[in-house]
Amino acid sequence: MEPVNLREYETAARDKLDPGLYGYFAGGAQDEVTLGANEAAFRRLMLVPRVLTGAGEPALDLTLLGRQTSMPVLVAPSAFHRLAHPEGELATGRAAAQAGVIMINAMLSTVAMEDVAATGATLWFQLYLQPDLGYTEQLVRRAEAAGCRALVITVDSPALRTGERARSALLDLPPGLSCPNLGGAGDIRQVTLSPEISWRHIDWLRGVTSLPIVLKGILHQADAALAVAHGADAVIVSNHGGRQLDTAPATIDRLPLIAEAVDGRVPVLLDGGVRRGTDVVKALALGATAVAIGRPVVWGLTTAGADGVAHVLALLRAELANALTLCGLGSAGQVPRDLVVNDGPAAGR
Ligand SMILES: Cc1cc2nc3c(=O)[nH]c(=O)nc-3n(C[C@H](O)[C@H](O)[C@H](O)COP(=O)(O)O)c2cc1C
Ligand SMILES: CCCCC(=O)C(=O)O
Repeated sequence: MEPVNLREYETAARDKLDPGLYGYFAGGAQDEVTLGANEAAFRRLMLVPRVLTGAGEPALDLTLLGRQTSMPVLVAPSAFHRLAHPEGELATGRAAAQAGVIMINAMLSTVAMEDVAATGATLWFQLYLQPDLGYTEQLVRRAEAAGCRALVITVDSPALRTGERARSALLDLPPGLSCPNLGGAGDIRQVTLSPEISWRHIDWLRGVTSLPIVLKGILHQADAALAVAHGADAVIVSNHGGRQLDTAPATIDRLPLIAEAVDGRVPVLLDGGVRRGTDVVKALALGATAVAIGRPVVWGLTTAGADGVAHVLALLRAELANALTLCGLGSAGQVPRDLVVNDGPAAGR
């Protein structure tokens, strides 16, 4: 039977995937404290609806970094889509194009960014800044030439999580799969996650490209302010889906402080644990301009390729529209802060 919500897509994908592969996609770092916290924190927040507002059908579309998107939900960057489905990122791109949402294409995409761009989806390109600046600049030029509309710099990865027995341990790609965005053989070992990367590199990047720069992986309000000071055009509040520093806090819990520090100067995005339309509404109320979803896209892709991803996006869209209406709201762009109270069953009262 066709899944009717994002959680059912995870179940369908789990039934279909080799367990090791499912573990890689689903897993988090170490004890998975952060992984669990992302979803738990949304569950703790409750929505207080307003009544008799006569709001009408809610408007969901918005403009983000100069591009139209049909709803405040983006496809978060995730690696290796061809491990989930033979068409990989091509299928994801087709679904994003169909849904009219922005897809953040991963540096570790198993389809070249030019081919993903050819699906017609609005693409942002995610990259890990490489200590070899010449190489990094080449990649930036390639993203510009491919028509990517923004660069998403992942800043939560000065090293990879430790392998241990964590489910999320990085996989070697099977023969026939590679990461063509890397150039050369497209081997994941070509990527360096370096603790030397600093704000100086962001300044350097600001000087070499006119594309909007988005910093992904911000959790501290002081870093959000630094991001704006260093010329970032948006930030993404993210803990990498609980896959990097375990015991990093839930993203939705960090959002209010970060939104306050940014003070409307640039859009604040959030990812981690968004599984329901009500989660999107909570993020919007607490200061996000939009959210991104990671694993649910992979589950849709695994289950039914482009149709599965398109259905995941359509389900979330319908849930978001319904949640806004039930809250008495007529626009995703105007969600008041007092809609959310921290009163949930897990609040310990
Ligand atoms: C399998 C997988 C691979 C990922 N690969 C990347 C990546 O290559 N670059 C990156 O910046 N984030 C990566 N992420 C993190 C996502 O962009 C995003 O932050 C996270 O998945 C959001 O949480 P969610 O899965 O709960 O929606 C990955 C996440 C998963 C689950
Ligand atoms: C080098 C990073 C690997 C992809 C990734 O970000 C993840 O698995 O979470």
